[in-house]
Amino acid sequence: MTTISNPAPPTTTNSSTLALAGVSRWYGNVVAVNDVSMSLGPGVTGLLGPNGAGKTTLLHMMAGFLAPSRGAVTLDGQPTWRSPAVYRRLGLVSEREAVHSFLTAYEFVLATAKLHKLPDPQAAARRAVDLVELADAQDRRIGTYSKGMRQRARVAAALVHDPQVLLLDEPFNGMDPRQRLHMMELLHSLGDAGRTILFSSHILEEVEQVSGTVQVMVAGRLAASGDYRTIRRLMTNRPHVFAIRSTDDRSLAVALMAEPSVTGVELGRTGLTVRAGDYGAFTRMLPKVALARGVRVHQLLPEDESLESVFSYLVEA
Ligand SMILES: Nc1ncnc2c1ncn2[C@@H]1O[C@H](COP(=O)(O)OP(=O)(O)OP(=O)(O)O)[C@@H](O)[C@H]1O
Repeated sequence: MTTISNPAPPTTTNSSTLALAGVSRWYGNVVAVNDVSMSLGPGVTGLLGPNGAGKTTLLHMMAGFLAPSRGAVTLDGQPTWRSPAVYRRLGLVSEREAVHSFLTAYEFVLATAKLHKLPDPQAAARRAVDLVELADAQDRRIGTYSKGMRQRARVAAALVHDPQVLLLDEPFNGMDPRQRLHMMELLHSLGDAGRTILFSSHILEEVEQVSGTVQVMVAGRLAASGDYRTIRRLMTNRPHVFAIRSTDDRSLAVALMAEPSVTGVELGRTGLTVRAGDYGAFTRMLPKVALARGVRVHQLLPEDESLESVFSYLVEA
């Protein structure tokens, strides 16, 4: 497993840490989650993995809806399973959850506020509806909402008791690009406000756009954890592709071909494309080789830094 320390969390007076220690969950013979340990603090984290990787099972254990078969999930040291005090500090927006279409968003969120036995459920419902920017539509029936608005109504219900931790299972599913953007902004603002936000996705560009910090699950196991660009960089045995521009591409190409860390060089009209097996060795070597040849490097860009390439590498591995 690849672990990279996360960037410093935003300063907050009331932040929470969700911790998993050796958590497994099986259904009969199916091992859905296998010995996962991680720690989540304030800010937005993406939980990435293909269908069936165990993301939903993991989120349900985090939220206290499902008991781990082994290991422990804790929120600030308290187990989430069978712990009403923890449920009050945690919200879950699950993937497939129908909402009564005859209710207005306000009524729906208010009902959840009452379930939580909040002292002023009306004020809490108004605040949550406001937070997801549904105030203008709050008195319309949910049946008349777009998919994105319905999803925001569900997020409002999950936020009505002002939880420190919000877990969302595939929150962008079925949304159009505008709705997606709106939801991404909402998650960012919740994370910036010091909440611990974890959202699952099987789509790489979604996670890439919302969060630089990822937990990658493959076949029930945590395959990588931390900043995705750093994860990518640490995978030294996979070829890295760089686009290079210099004062003399031809001369640099000849010099690079003699280097053991370089596995391929292409000379194009706009510069060089270089393949290297070891990111660190290559980036340390390049300036020395260029200097020895009297060549100045104008540009060095890693070409395959997308989460897609990280993910396919992990799945293949
Ligand atoms: N109630 C259950 N009974 C038996 N097997 C289950 C149950 N729930 C999940 N599984 C199995 O556990 C594994 C992980 O499923 P899970 O739904 O957690 O993955 P996921 O990453 O959320 O996938 P998806 O995005 O498709 O929902 C899968 O093999 C699934 O078939």
